[in-house]
Amino acid sequence: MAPLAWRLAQRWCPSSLQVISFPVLQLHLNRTAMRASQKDFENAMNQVKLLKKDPGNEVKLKLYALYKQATEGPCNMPKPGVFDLINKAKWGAWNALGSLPKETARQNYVDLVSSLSSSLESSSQVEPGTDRKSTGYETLMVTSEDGITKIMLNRPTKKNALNVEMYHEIMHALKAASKDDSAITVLTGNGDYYSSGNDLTNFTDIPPGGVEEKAKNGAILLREFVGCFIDFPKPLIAVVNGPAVGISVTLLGLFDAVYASDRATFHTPFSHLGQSPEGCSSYTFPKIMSPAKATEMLVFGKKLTAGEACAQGLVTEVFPDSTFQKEVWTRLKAFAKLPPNAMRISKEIIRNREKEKLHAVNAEECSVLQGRWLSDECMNAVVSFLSRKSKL
Ligand SMILES: CCCCCC/C=C/C(=O)SCCNC(=O)CCNC(=O)[C@H](O)C(C)(C)COP(=O)(O)OP(=O)(O)OC[C@H]1O[C@@H](n2cnc3c(N)ncnc32)[C@H](O)[C@@H]1OP(=O)(O)O
Repeated sequence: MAPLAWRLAQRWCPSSLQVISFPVLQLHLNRTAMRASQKDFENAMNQVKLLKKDPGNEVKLKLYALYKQATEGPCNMPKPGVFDLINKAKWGAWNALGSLPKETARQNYVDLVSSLSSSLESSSQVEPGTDRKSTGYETLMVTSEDGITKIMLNRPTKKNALNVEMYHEIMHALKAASKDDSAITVLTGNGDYYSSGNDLTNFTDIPPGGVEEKAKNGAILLREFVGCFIDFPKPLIAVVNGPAVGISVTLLGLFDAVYASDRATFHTPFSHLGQSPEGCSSYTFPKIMSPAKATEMLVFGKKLTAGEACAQGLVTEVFPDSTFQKEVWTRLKAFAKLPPNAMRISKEIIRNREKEKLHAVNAEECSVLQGRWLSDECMNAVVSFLSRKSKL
């Protein structure tokens, strides 16, 4: 857990804040502006996200001000009320920059980041490879704006099937989103599918320890992956843009809201695949939709339309596909303006009562699945799909 001061400061400041000592900051503020390009500015903002150390609230306030000045110009917010301490401090810092030109503020920001790299340790220096993960993903598109971090599954030609890299990248993106300054986090899919579930080619790469080792590693990965959803601290919303299969459906029981296009379908064909439910669905689905309805889905593999899934409580609301994106994002942007701490705390109250149970269910489901993956029923189903004999 980060120190309190750091967490407080993260609330005050955009993620693009950097660390530098106050005198150095003043020095840079007084400098004659050189011209930093927009690209330099964006690089500096990315560099800031790699910081591991708390730069102190005073410095971060100054940096917040520089960021706002660089992106919006002179302070344009009404002065907050006397009891709104945090916003008053932010307003004061920004307002103090007066009419400092945007370009100068941008340059100062960039200079500060480069000074920072010599004065403080950043995670890119500690963990090679983090940079790529923080700034670019192979299987995801991750963006953060308007208080929303959007994690988009990005293997549209494979119907956003989850390969091993994607499991790792989603965990990484969720951990980053839990610490960034967005208010809510959204998971969605690129292309016509939300996700076709587990990538069945995950079963083909057999390690030296054989299929037993493969199944054991798969169960460990799955448990950690689902655990990230159980523990995610902010409102987590699924924007289901098209058909959803397997684990991409079961996980929905761990989301705080699920918005679906009327093109979406919800399919958990575990018995067809010789497998068993995961994502805590053996617990969440019967609670959400009644045991009998959950059995139809999880045991008999009944595919639900979006309307049916909404009637059963798995989906919060369905929108016509033609207006889906517009309507949903308008709503999400409004949600993201709500006080983030209040939302976190309310989610915590709801989730904490269930957390221990959910982790226990997750562990049991993974252990059962580990056995299923070694069964003839499962192996035959996977071979059948991979040899193009079967599709759902
Ligand atoms: C660490 C391990 C954790 C495991 C957790 C347990 C999770 C379980 C599950 O999620 S079970 C669900 C598994 N998913 C499936 O069984 C779906 C299989 N796919 C299909 O049946 C079909 O592809 C389809 C109905 C989703 C879509 O059909 P269609 O519209 O005709 O498209 P294509 O079949 O041509 O698909 C295009 C392209 O994508 C590849 N692909 C799609 N889904 C998967 C997948 N799940 N795994 C691997 N590959 C997939 C498909 O093969 C095509 O590839 P190609 O263009 O031929 O190279």
